Amino acid sequence: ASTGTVAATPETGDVEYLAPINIGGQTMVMDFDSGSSDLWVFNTQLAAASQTGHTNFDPSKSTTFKLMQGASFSISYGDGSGAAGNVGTDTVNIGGATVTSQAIELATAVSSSFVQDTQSNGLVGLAYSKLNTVKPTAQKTFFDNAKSSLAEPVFTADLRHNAVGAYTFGAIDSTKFNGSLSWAAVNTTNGFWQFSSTKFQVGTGAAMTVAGGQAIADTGTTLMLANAAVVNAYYSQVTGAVNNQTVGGVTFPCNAQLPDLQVDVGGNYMAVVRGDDINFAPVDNAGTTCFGGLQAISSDLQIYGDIMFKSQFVAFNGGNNTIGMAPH
Ligand SMILES: Cc1ccc(-c2noc([C@H]3C[C@@H](O)CN3)n2)cc1F
Repeated sequence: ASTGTVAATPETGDVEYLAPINIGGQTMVMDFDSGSSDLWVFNTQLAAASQTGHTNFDPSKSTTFKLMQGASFSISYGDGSGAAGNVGTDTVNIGGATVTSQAIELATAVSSSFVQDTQSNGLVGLAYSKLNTVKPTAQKTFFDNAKSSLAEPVFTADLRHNAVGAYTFGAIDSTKFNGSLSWAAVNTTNGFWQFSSTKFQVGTGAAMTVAGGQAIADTGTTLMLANAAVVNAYYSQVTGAVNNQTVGGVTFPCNAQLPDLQVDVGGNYMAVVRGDDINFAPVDNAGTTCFGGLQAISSDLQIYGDIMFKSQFVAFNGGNNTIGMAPH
């Protein structure tokens, strides 16, 4: 039974968290995404202009790579970016946890935002395999393939503000969080790490309820996207907060005092998201106006991204479909 741990390094401004994987002997620094289920890479099939600045997987240099005849993929992400191409299999090793025949999706086209993001050379999807986009036959995620050989059928995300954290497969390192994990049931219907989240509290204020609230834990989303009523209640407590259509969300003075936000996870645990982490980044050169890490989403499904992960250590249990959290 194996385990694997890799460093999770934030891009500047905590925009995304990158970690190295080994594919057929080649190291690729990747964006780990618990909100999607495709493992795709920049590679030598891409147009030269798209390859520029990236590490490009070269299937011809891997003695274990096999093309998957007739298979293709096409994926689009929440922000409208995407990638498409063909598929093969190869050995993937992430920090010591190894899968010998992992579907590797080789992009032949990627959207401009991926080309510009030269720190990332692809994505490792860690949601449920039902979301995998390979046709004609959906492929399993690395975690799904690795699960049975891991010491425990879990992976964890220990993401930090402007500091190196870790992704671990097969073990839960209890030195990385305070107290004990609180576990919640995962609703796997949509293929996400989805749980009930209906109760909220802004600072020491009154508790509020969003009937039927659900949320997903999504390491690939930078911010925290919650119900508009919650977001409005939160920023009503922040002097100078305005909904700034020009920049596309709520901004506030960078020296604002930001309250903590508590959100419930599965009905029994109130996860505290630190107010400091809700100050995401300045929008002006003078650094006087800052963009909120908490923003509204109109869909019923809230997306708890990296802003939450910076306050909460998260364990994803694929054995019993539960999600565990504890402050760190
Ligand atoms: C340039 C770029 C664009 C998007 C993403 C991206 N990765 O994960 C996600 C979220 C949204 C949902 O689709 C699944 N998880 N978004 C990464 C990028 F590097």
